[in-house]
Amino acid sequence: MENGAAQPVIVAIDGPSGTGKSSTSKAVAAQLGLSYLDTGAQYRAITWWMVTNGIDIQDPSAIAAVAGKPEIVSGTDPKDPTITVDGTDVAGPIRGQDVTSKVSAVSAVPEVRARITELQRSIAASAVTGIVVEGRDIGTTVLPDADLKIFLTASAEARAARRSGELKGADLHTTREALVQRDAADSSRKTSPLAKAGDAVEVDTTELTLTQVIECVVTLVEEKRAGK
Ligand SMILES: Nc1ncnc2c1ncn2[C@@H]1O[C@H](COP(=O)(O)OP(=O)(O)OP(=O)(O)O)[C@@H](O)[C@H]1O
Ligand SMILES: Nc1ccn([C@H]2C[C@H](O)[C@@H](COP(=O)(O)O)O2)c(=O)n1
Repeated sequence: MENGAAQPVIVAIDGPSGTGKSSTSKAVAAQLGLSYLDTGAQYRAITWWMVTNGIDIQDPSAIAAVAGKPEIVSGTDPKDPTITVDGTDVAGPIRGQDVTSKVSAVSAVPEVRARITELQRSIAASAVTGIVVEGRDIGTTVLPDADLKIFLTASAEARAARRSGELKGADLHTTREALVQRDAADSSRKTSPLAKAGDAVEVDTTELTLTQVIECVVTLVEEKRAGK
């Protein structure tokens, strides 16, 4: 740019559940002065609204009919990401077991994806310094022209151990099965499944600490910005 101001940088971070997308994305965005968007929280928020309003989760046409109703607002400060539905703070309730077990069904409905994808693109377009957007289909569908695409992976065992620690001693086997099942549902849906973009950099985090993953992604962003 003529005045020397840096161009906004768009970073897409995708991957299965528990691979470290949220922790990594927040830290990278905070370190680099970028905005942050948790797209899983948006799908959880619309799922919470469906459940709260008694919509039959087994009926895609019932979900599709009301997909445009809730107003979902995401705060993009990586140090304090927020999520509201029709003005209600849902950051707590969307992490509960009920929403977690239903979010794959709701997020598979094309009308839901169209609505949320449009919202994600408008948030990314308005990020002044740039944004780290994490999810399942960011590099493939939402932001196919992102400057940098990362696909995080980790073994199911490592991911279950991380989640069990979070859930204060939850049974490892049950946690692993739930993760694997959700990944299978997210990978096999027809519209925008969980997938690695052809031009994404894959980072296997199984044997890496969170600090190492953050350093790796920060380096990749800096290299991109330097035009390497
Ligand atoms: N490399 C790592 N080593 C150890 N623990 C990690 C690592 N990366 C993340 N974690 C921990 O694993 C848990 C899951 O991480 P995080 O929520 O960032 O994953 P995620 O990919 O966003 O998951 P989901 O898609 O289910 O929201 C957190 O408790 C986090 O602190
Ligand atoms: N871009 C995205 C992000 C999330 N989802 C769906 C599928 C996930 O199971 C669910 C919750 O995501 P999480 O909070 O665990 O990251 O939301 C999706 O379909 N596309």
